[in-house]
Amino acid sequence: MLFSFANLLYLGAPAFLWYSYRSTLKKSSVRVYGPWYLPNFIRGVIAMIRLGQDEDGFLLSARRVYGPVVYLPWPLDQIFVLEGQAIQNVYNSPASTLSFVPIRISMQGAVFGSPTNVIHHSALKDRIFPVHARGLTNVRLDAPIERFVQVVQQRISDLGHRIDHCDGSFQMPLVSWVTQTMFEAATIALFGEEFNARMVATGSRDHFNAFDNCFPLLVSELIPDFLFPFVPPLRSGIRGRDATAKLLADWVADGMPGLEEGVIKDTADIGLSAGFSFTEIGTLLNSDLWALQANAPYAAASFLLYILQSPLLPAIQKEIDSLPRDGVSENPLITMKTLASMPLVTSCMHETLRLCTSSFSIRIVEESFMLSTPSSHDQYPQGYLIPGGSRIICATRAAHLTDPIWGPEPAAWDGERFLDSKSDAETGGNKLSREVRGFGGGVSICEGRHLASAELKCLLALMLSNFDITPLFPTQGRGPPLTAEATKIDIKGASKTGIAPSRALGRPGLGAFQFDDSDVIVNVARKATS
Ligand code: HEM
Repeated sequence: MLFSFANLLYLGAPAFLWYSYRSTLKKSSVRVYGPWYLPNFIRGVIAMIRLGQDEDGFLLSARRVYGPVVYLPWPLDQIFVLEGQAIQNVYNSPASTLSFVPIRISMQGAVFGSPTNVIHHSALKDRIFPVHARGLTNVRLDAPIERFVQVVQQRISDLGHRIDHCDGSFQMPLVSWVTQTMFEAATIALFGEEFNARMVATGSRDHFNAFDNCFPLLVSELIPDFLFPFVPPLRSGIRGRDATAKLLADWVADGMPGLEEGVIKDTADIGLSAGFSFTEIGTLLNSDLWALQANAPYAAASFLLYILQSPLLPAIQKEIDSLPRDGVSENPLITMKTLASMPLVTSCMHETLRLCTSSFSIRIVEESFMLSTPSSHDQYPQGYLIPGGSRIICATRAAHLTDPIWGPEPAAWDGERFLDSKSDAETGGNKLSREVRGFGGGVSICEGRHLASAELKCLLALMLSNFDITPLFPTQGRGPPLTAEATKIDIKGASKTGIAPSRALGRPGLGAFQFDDSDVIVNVARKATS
């Protein structure tokens, strides 16, 4: 025999190595954003500006031009993952490959102002984080939801009286009413009546808003601390943050009056037992307050507006009417259990989260790995070698709008999309809902997702049980002059285009869309009894 097996190995090995090298090169070719003839840092600056100015335009064009994965050079210096299955693969990766805890810890310091001794204390990672995650699971939410329901019922009763004083119907800005009601009800749900009363008395909602407005700048970590006093939004934002943290610190020092139990008390108690000062605990609780209030009130307003303008409204009303009554007020009985029994409402909520959120889940790449992108179009590789030391961002918004599973009209709101009966047997509504990642995913998934979902459904059920609400027209906010385009929403089966407040710009990847003070005026009347 001319060629022995060993000869074959000798000749085959270099060919194999060359082939592997070529294919690795091909697979690792995460393309760099921007025109090839520009230096990387200019491409990075262009990406950063586009992302800040027009998040959707940027993400959709990046997905179209570069495929499922693209590298945005310094100053962002991040690899963006833009497709659902690849994002899920990131979420499924072990912490030894992709880590998140160091990011959470550093954000607690850089964004919420917790001092070094707190963020490096083992109590934060080993006790507070786990207690936090447990404290917001479904089984721990009965008491907070009961408090939430009481506040919403009170606000609904106040609104009913105003309607009665106005001859049976009344016009009001819906977003402002919803966000105000949600803010108050959720603060009382987690922090109790007394802390909410202190917030109201000190005008702390304004402090919260100032902090929330500077949040995108703070979280980007692009501006060094010593420049904060010279950048107006950062200056007032930090002042607002510190004022809220002080209010929290004083309340903890007074023994947390009005709060008997729950995740906030547990967090503060661990802080006290670890020897943190009241001020330090105030910085920790401020991150809870921010997470509680920065998303859910706005998502609730979008949720309500989509449903009010959808042809599904009568079916949704029927689902709500079939909830057991609470016996006292004739309102539906709202508990974690009854809220779980509304499949159409749940489907509408997933659809609202698909269209009205953008989340950036961040990971540090601890060691190089192959990110598989199996559902990628033929023109792109089926996997990318992601180098150790880099940072990955899962941009869920791009996947929510471009993945083929959403069909030919991905931007249209279809409230029935996640009903099992409506989806094909293979996907099933529930399975499809896992493709909605408005709460992020994997180790960094939103811990408040069960609470947030319950809040949204609760507000909807109580509003629709008491009022007939008709959206009339959008109003101008702080942003550029309102265009018809900015306030249009596409709703499946609706006879006309829906209206919505215009989305606030400059909050990429921060969760639920906010509205730049723009609103929608609605007519509210007491529910006609049949
Ligand atoms: C519709 C409302 C909400 C939306 C859209 C939302 C969205 C998000 C997103 C996108 C993240 C980051 C996920 C990631 O990095 O993968 C997050 C984290 C978090 N959210 Fe929410 N959220 C909502 C409501 C709430 C509420 C009511 C709470 C209650 C306190 C809450 C508590 C948290 C916490 C504690 C984290 C940090 C988890 C971590 O860092 O590991 N969220 N949320």
